[in-house]
Amino acid sequence: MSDDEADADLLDFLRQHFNKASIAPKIPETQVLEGAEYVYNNSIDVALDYQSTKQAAAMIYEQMQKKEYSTKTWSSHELHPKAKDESTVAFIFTMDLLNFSFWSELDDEERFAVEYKGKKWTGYWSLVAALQRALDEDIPITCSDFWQNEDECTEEVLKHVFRSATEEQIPLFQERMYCLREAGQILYEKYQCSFTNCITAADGSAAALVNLLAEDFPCFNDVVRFENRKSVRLLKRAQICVADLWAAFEGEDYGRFEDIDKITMFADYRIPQILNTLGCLWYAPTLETAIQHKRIIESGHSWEIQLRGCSIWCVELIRREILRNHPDAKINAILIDFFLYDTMKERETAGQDEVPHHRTRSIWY
Ligand SMILES: Nc1nc2c(c(CN[C@H]3C=C[C@H](O)[C@@H]3O)cn2[C@@H]2O[C@H](COP(=O)(O)O)[C@@H](O)[C@H]2O)c(=O)[nH]1
Repeated sequence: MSDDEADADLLDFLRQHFNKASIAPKIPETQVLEGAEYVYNNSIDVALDYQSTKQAAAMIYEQMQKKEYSTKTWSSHELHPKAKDESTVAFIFTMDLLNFSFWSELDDEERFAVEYKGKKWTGYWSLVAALQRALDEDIPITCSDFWQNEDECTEEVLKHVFRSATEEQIPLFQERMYCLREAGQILYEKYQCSFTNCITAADGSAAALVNLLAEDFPCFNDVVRFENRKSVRLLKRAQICVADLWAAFEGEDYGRFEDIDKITMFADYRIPQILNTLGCLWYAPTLETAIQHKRIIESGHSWEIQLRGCSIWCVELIRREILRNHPDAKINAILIDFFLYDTMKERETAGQDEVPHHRTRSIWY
């Protein structure tokens, strides 16, 4: 074959190949893991310890097996909805619209708490309890039409929904009210007033649903600028919303996603805390001191982004280590994350939360 004929063959192949590429269906990606790896590779105040991460992976796998950790664990929590229907879809969307920033400067007796079913619930569980209590009182708190109706859904009604059993009110009340109003307006304008239509639009892709939440609902668009160099998508509440659907519906119906394993750990303030306790995450002395002294770290500060990005990357390494040793394990970053969160809460209840979590006040987590 002459050089010209070879060139013609190559051109023909490339033309065919690129044409195919241009019509190939776009596979949705969230870019969260890429962003987390970038932050990890450029962090100077937060580092991972590989030995502890490997040991943590072994402990986590062994404990998750022992506790038979699975999607079923989600519904087993006393306050989580059990019905496998649209009411649970609406509940999860409402919950994850507001699933942020419950930490308090006050001690357990004085911090914001919701009284429900004879118990005082704090933290994340205070939110779930407040929503369940409102539904018991026939307040349609999970209905987006209600959020938009400022005659019915008044500030007073919402203050009643989130009323506290202590002197302290729910943090960021105004921001939470705004999240509901804004999401109600967007659901009305684009999704015929129902979050189930967002799930349908994502067409079975977890990544597509995460991207849809981030692109259409500003309060889910958890994106940071790392050291003025790179925009990093962390998307904590968008991801946990998809993960809660997947867990609540045990991977079926409204929780069926072909690419659920693309969801990463949810970059909040609890998982960095437990990873630090396990020796996986290490802090520079100045950051260590700031956290130990419970100093506020501003939203968007490099320390905060390093804590969040390195935690996502650390859980990814734990996931890879578990699957390297147990290729058939039914485990992903979601279940590891859920396990770590629940473990942190158990340690806190047992008074073992010696290392404080970092304190950033924002609507992102
Ligand atoms: N990474 C991660 N963050 C999580 C959760 C959960 C609850 N998930 C439930 C569902 C299945 C699991 O089994 C859990 O039972 C809440 N959070 C976040 O923590 C913070 C609240 O902390 P505290 O104030 O101490 O309650 C706040 O940012 C909240 O958004 C999780 O699972 N993973």
